[in-house]
Amino acid sequence: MTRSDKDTIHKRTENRRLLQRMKTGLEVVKHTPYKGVLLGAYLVGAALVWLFRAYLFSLDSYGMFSPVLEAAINLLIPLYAVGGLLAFLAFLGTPRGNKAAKEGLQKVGLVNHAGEAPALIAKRQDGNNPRLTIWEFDPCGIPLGEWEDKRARIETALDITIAKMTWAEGRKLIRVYAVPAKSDFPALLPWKDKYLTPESFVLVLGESLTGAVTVNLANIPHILLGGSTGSGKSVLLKLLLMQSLRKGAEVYIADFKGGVDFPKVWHNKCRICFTEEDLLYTLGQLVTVLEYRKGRLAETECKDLDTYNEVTGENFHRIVFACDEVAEMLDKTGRSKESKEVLAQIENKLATLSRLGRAFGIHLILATQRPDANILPGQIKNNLDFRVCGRADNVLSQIILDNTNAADQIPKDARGRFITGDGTVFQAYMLDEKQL
Ligand SMILES: Nc1ncnc2c1ncn2[C@@H]1O[C@H](COP(=O)(O)OP(=O)(O)OP(=O)(O)O)[C@@H](O)[C@H]1O
Repeated sequence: MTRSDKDTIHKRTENRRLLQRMKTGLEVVKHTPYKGVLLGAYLVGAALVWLFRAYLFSLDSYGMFSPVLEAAINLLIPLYAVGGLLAFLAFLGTPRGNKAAKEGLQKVGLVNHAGEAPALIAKRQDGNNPRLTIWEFDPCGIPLGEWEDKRARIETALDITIAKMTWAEGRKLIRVYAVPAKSDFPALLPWKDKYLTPESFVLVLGESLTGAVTVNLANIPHILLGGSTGSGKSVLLKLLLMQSLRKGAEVYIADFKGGVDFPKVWHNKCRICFTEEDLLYTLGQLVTVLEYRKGRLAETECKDLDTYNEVTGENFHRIVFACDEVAEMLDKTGRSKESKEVLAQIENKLATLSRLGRAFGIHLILATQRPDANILPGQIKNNLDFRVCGRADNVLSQIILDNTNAADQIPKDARGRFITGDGTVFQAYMLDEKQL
């Protein structure tokens, strides 16, 4: 069975379940124990009435009722049993807190033009991640964007912390994945080697409420990290570089602070550029490597580095270039004419690598804390597809994630807490450099 067959079957089953839920008001959820007790009591009661029906109708032994009335009374018990059972099933199917959820959402202003709040259709534990509860809503015409805008208010109304919100069932439902408001991220998640992924070239960043946050550089080649000072950018950058080294990549680093940011332990494993001239030379070499690989891939008709290595049996390593303060590095303010010329060339080479690096296994991981919109040229920034932002003001949040409010989700005192471009908040693993 192909994957698409499985997807189709899964979709059909989901559609059937949804249809059934909508028709009967039933919910495919774990029933709470008190509902089970009530159902049991009802069934026992109904069975007793049925067993003793002869006694109950002995009243008619004196022929007091007409045959029609007697038949009607005889029918009454099975009707009562079936009707009651249906009512019970409908009752079981209504998620607990349905009314409270609706009222809560109404109070925080998540309503459509008619003033209606979304209706909670189902609430269940996430099969893939038992920490999460999935709340399924009929959105009542309220678009997902509005839910995102009112995320904090929805959290207050439902007393939850939201991990993510998505459309489901072809935009018929909105699914809210959440944990109880009391639970939160751990303040510290020490890195362990067992977190290293076996897949080339998937790097792990940390843990969100829905699971590990990863990036596959084979698909999304470059990363932009942002965050104000002390937010944890450098630690996260080093975490990614450490994994790149472990996976056999060549790592190049620009560090103009004379090795303050990258102590000795890194010098043995990476090529560090301490000056602008050195950096320009190194980037020039990387562009030459890129051109060479381009020629080899064209000759062998391979679409990317992995295919080339597989087909030829060669082992072109992935190359990662990193800079912890790229905006500072490229800032031309107050520079001499010659220095500006060197920076322009550096910028130019970075732009080439960012544009063409993916297919040839050359990746950029750039970090910045500066909220200056124009420092990072658009032709570089636009190619840095995987964006991550830590604690930041609205300006930096806008620069990194193109969303002024995204970084508001990071508490001001959080360290190593980040949000990705798709709105996933995560706690980054804390790397101890001794683990390098
Ligand atoms: N993942 C993490 N988990 C917990 N604490 C962290 C994490 N990352 C960083 N920290 C804490 O935050 C401090 C600052 O981290 P880091 O130096 O990476 O910040 P930064 O954003 O690079 O700041 P700056 O730009 O000023 O160097 C670290 O010394 C550490 O105590």
